[in-house]
Amino acid sequence: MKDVITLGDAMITFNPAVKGPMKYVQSFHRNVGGAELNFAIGCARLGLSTGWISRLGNDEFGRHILNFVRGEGVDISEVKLVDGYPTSLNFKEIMEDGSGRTFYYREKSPTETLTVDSLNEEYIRQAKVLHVTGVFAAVDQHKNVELIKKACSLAKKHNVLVSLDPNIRLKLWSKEEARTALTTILPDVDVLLTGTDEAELLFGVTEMDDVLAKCREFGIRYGAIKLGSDGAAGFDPDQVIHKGAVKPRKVVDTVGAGDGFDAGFIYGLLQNWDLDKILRFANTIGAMVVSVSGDNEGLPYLEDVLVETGEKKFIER
Ligand SMILES: Nc1ncnc2c1ncn2[C@@H]1O[C@H](COP(=O)(O)OP(=O)(O)O)[C@@H](O)[C@H]1O
Ligand SMILES: O=C(O)C(=O)C[C@H](O)[C@H](O)COP(=O)(O)O
Repeated sequence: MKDVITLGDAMITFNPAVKGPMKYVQSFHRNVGGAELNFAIGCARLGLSTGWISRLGNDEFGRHILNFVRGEGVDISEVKLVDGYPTSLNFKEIMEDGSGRTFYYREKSPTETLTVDSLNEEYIRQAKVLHVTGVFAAVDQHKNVELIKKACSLAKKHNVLVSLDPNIRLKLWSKEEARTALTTILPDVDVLLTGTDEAELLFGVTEMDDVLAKCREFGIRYGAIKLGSDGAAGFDPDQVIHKGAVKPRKVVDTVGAGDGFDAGFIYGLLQNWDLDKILRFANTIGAMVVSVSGDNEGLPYLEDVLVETGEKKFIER
């Protein structure tokens, strides 16, 4: 039995050794990234039993990612290394203020070999939450959208909660393509974890009350709008709450904060915490992630979050 499962593409992420425009960066550190994978690692570090469905290239980078993910304690029984498809790459640019851009090399993704028929219904049935994102949908907007829809329909059939982070990457598809595809997934979604721009793109509205009304139309019961340094606004069937951000030690690299927030939100939901506590926990994780360089390196262990929120004493090791 898994608490959480997710499906998506992973990449070798090349983090620049120095800040500034990428065309002047001469060396990079080889790390691992990918929105769904970051989320899975975030959940595993919090102590959730987590599984990841994917395909990687049968190459050195694919083996490295597989070993890394296994080392993080994520179940990889639904991950295969496939011949003829290179493992995807992502080069990052990080500016002095911590903001950044990504440059993808993910055409012919190994996940092209992941088909509707390869989905393991039993694997989905035994989970509590299926988390999907718009990144995987965009990687192959025809096949993967069908795949996500199938995974969501299996989840619904077995009362598995479906969570969606639209994670809209306009380098991978247009606004119109993203809206059309993700709108077909929304009716199966129970939890929506989105940014303001993404909510506007999906629903054509930005005010929290309007977003909420749209979510209710789609039967979405829980969710949050992530507001960067302003924290997040969350909702459940009874209420809407805005919770201010937690002050990060330093903003070093903002990539991955949303995935970390998502992991924290889902963790809190699975503990049956009230919305206020869930948002505080998820905001704390987001603030911890932005203070570390790398997409998932800053994702905290449960104990680290509890020290940060003051619920646990720091023990020097
Ligand atoms: N500069 C920041 N200061 C404090 N918290 C932050 C900051 N940036 C992000 N966060 C936290 O991380 C969450 C996700 O970040 P955000 O940038 O909104 O999402 P995304 O990475 O999906 O664009 C925010 O809701 C907030 O809790
Ligand atoms: O998978 C992709 O396409 C990526 O861009 C990898 C990034 O690590 C995450 O997508 C970060 O996403 P945020 O948490 O929203 O900053």
